[in-house]
This record gives sequence, structure tokens and C-alpha cells, in this order.
Amino acid sequence: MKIFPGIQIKQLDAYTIEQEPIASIDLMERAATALTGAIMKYRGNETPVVVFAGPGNNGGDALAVSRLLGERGYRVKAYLFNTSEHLSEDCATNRDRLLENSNVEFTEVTSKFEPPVLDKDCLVIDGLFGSGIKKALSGGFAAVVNYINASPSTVVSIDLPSGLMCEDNTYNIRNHIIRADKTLSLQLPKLSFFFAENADYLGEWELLDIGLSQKGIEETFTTWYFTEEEDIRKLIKPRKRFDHKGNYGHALLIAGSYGMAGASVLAAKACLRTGAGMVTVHAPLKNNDILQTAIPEAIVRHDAHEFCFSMPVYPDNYTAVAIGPGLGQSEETATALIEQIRLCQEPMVLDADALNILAVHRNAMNSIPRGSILTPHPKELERLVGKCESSFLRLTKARDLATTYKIFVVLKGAYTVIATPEGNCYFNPTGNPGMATAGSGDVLTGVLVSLLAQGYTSEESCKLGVYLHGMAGDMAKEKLGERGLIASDIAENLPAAWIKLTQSID
Ligand SMILES: NC(=O)C1=CN([C@@H]2O[C@H](COP(=O)(O)OP(=O)(O)OC[C@H]3O[C@@H](n4cnc5c(N)ncnc54)[C@H](O)[C@@H]3O)[C@@H](O)[C@H]2O)[C@@H](O)CC1
Ligand SMILES: Nc1ncnc2c1ncn2[C@@H]1O[C@H](COP(=O)(O)OP(=O)(O)O)[C@@H](O)[C@H]1O
Ligand SMILES: [K+]
Repeated sequence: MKIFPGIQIKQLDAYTIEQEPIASIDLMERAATALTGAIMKYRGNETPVVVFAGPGNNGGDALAVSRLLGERGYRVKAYLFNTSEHLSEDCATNRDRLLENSNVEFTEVTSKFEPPVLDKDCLVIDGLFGSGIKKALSGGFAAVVNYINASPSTVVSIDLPSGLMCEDNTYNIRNHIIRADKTLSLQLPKLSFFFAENADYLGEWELLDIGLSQKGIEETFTTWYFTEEEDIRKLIKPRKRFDHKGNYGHALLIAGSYGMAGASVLAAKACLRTGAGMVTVHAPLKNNDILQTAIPEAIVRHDAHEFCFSMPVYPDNYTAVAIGPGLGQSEETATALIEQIRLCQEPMVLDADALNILAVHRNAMNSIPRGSILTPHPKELERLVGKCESSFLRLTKARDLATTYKIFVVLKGAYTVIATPEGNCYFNPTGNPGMATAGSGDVLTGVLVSLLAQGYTSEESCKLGVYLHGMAGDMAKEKLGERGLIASDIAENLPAAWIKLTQSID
């Protein structure tokens, strides 16, 4: 699914109006009908409703929703803020339509606003501003936002919480944004929905199909995407009757210093559970027994060093290499890592301490094979690119890193985003806060190198791997809940996730 900037959403509206064709006011009616349906599912008509409408098309939607709810037996009070005496055409038409409708108690605010009582049983519909907002709300609008936010009422926002920008909220005024319990967004998600600092404003969000032109959506350029399960299913390669382990690659995992053997165990297990034909773990001597006991399916290759990685591995015997989980950052490890990166010619996976070492040996970035996959969490990314003031700026920097070095940057977290060498960004929907537990990232590294080893391209490995990893986490959550979930559970649930994903394929 595509994610468009606000400006392109406007163009898409215009395209739909012209191509369908449909009158702008009828498109608004279609949006309002979808919104009304969703609101009716959320709260029955015993709920008193108070609607706040702004002067633009978001306000137009809100006034149309007021009328439709009134017709369906809801007790609705609607306030239209027309303080600059300029309404969009469709907003004005909906005001007139509402005035003809005696079911709704309607007030047009032109100067002084006498706020209604908003108690806890009330449902507030926030239609002050949507995708057309250009700067932070201020003055009277900020006061209305504060009034709504201070109330105990449940708040549903139309399209996006008023005051929230579609993309960059770095310099927005945070307490001038509506805090919704639910956001009913029209057709497509907005980029700002994927950023942690906006979660409290959005509440739960849901997309409503308002029938914007599919052809228009297909033809409109974007660099942002929200991955869907059908995109992922298309990537999966079937297994054939006469296949043998040689067909599924041999992954090399360089991981786990002494005291961190667990990282290599988790990654190796995940690598095997993702389907690699063979896995070799290169590990310090001291970790041998742990690895051989914990994961008998893996081959263990010994470093000369007892405690850490010190000896680069010639990569030609392997189909893919991953390095980093639990590696440590000692001087000999840093030297060996830099040499290892030089030896590798094919895309590799770099995670955790490999990234921390690169952050202090920036020159080595130039030796990373094109198409390699870096999997930083936000802190690791900031070590590489510097401090970021917001998630939007962090995304921009992750993308710059990907395009500069022609690599894939997998920025981990809720809605993990994959930035490609071409500058595209794919947000992943799977995963849950139960995965915020030590070792989850090590599991992801194992998944990714496994897919690379099996012959998936780097881009396919990122999309499929991140999705599968999150799905395994979601399946673990179904059985164990979020709080007790640990990283091994994610690895253990990879087979179940595969089964679910391949149901109609195998
Ligand atoms: N155009 C269309 O055909 C459709 C649009 N829809 C709705 O239209 C919305 C977008 O409508 P608009 O483009 O009219 O934009 P908005 O309704 O979000 O707001 C635009 C108005 O707000 C003013 N404004 C912008 N920033 C402000 C600020 N900081 N303080 C005070 N005023 C400010 C603008 O000057 C303009 O008058 C969407 O969010 C959606 O709800 C839907 O009706 C679906 C169809
Ligand atoms: N709230 C969340 N929602 C979805 N996925 C999450 C969430 N928290 C963590 N994860 C996932 O768990 C993994 C954590 O990785 P990382 O931070 O590297 O952990 P560690 O270093 O402990 O292995 C990432 O893949 C991340 O996307
Ligand atoms: K709104």
C-alpha cells in the first residue's frame, strides 16, 4: 500500500473527481458515509455526540457526518468554527445542508465560543483540520484543542488528529494537537502514523475506503509504502520435491563473544528455523560447548581467540554471511570485522556490535558490499548518523545512509522500516511490544541471513524477513501474551509463521 504526502493526496482527490467522474461534494458525501458507518460501529445511538468542524474540507466531512448521524437517531451537537469567515466550498454546502436538518443542534462560531460540557459518556468528533494543515495550530484553535484534550470524552478524529501534520512534526507544537482515542483515516495512511511520538495522538487508527481512483493511486509516484501480507506472499519461493540442503544455502554467522554465546545461539536457531540448508557459526573457542549443546544442527567453526572474534573467515564457502550479534567491540574484533567486510564481495548482514564498530571506524563503511543489509535499532542508527530530533528526521537519515552506501537499512522498532538503496521506504505491519526483549534483534539477523543464503535478493530478504519475524512474534504473543515473551519464543514460532504465510502456496 502506498503512503502519499499531503500534497499528493489532494492531487489524488482531484484526479478521482475528474476521472471517475464524481462531483467534489459527492466524494465528500462518500467519505462521510464511510465515516458514519465506522462511528456507528464504534458507539451506538444512545451516545451523545459533539462535533467540532473546521473551515476546510475536514470540517466539511464533519458537518456531513453530523447530518448523517442525526438522520440515524443520534443526538448531535455540531460546532463550526468560521472565525475568518472563509469556508471551503464543500464545507459551506454541508453547513447549508445541516441547517436544513432539524435533527442536529448546530452552532456557527464566528467570534466568541461558549464551550459545551464534554462529559465521559460523550463522543467527540474532531473535524477541525485534516491533511490541509500547514503550520502548528495556535490562538482560538489551540484553545479548542486544549479544551477537548482536557475533557474525559472519547475522541474520534476524522482523517488525522487535528494539528498533526501528515509527515514532519519535528517543529510542531505538541500540546496543540488533538489526542484521539481513534483515528478514522481516509483511504491511505499518512507517514506520521508510523512514528512513535505520534502514537498517543492517533490512538487506534483505521483506514476507510472512500473509493479514490485505483488508477490514480497506481500512477502516483511515492517512495513510502506500507507492506501488506499479499506483497509478502508473492515473494515466497516454493520448495521442490527433489531439493536437497545444498539448494537452500549455507549461512555463515559470526556472532557471540564469550559471555554472549546466547546471541549466536538465537541467531543460528532462527537461521535454521527460517529454512537455510546449513548454518556455520564462527565463534570463540570458549563458546564451543554451549553452541554444540544448544544447537546441534549448526556447525561450529573456531576462532583462534578464546573469548572473541579475531580471525576473519574466507567467505567463498558460504552463500551468505551475517556478523554482529553479541560480537563485542574489542580492538582485535574491530580489526577483524573491518577485514571481514573487505573480504566479503556479496551482500552481507551487519547488526549490533558490527554497527557499533562501524560507527567509530567510518572509513570501513565504504567497503560494505553493495546491497548489504544493516539492521540498527534507533540508538545504533544514531551512532552511525548522529542524533536525530524526531522519527521523521531519523527516517530521512536512514534513507540517506541507504542511498549513499547503496545498502539496505532496516531501522527496527514498531513498524520497522526498510530503506532501500534507491531511497524507497517500506513500513512493516507485523510485530508487537512483547518483542521489546533482549535477543529479538539477534533472531532477526538469523532470519535475514537465512533468506539471503536461500537465494532471496537483499530487498526480498528484508521485506520477507522483517514480516516473518514480526509474524512469529505475533504468534508467540497469541500463546504467551506480551509480557512473558522472550526472544527464543520468536525463533520457536518461525515455523508456525511460515505455515500461516504459505497456506495457499504449499
Ligand atoms: N478534497 C477532497 O475531495 C476530499 C477531502 N477530504 C477531507 O478534506 C481534508 C483536507 O481538506 P483541506 O485541504 O480543506 O484541509 P483542512 O480541512 O485540513 O484545513 C484547511 C484549512 O485550514 C487552514 N489552515 C491550515 N493550517 C492552519 C493553521 N495552522 N491554523 C489555522 N488554519 C489553518 C487553511 O487555510 C484551510 O482553510 C482531508 O483531511 C479530508 O478530511 C474528504 O472530504 C475526502 C475528499
Ligand atoms: N513495540 C514493538 N513492536 C514491534 N516490533 C518490536 C517492538 N519492539 C521491538 N520490536 C522488534 O524486536 C526487535 C528488537 O531488536 P533489537 O532492539 O536489536 O533487540 P536486541 O538488541 O535485544 O536483540 C526488532 O526487530 C524490533 O522491530
Ligand atoms: K481531524
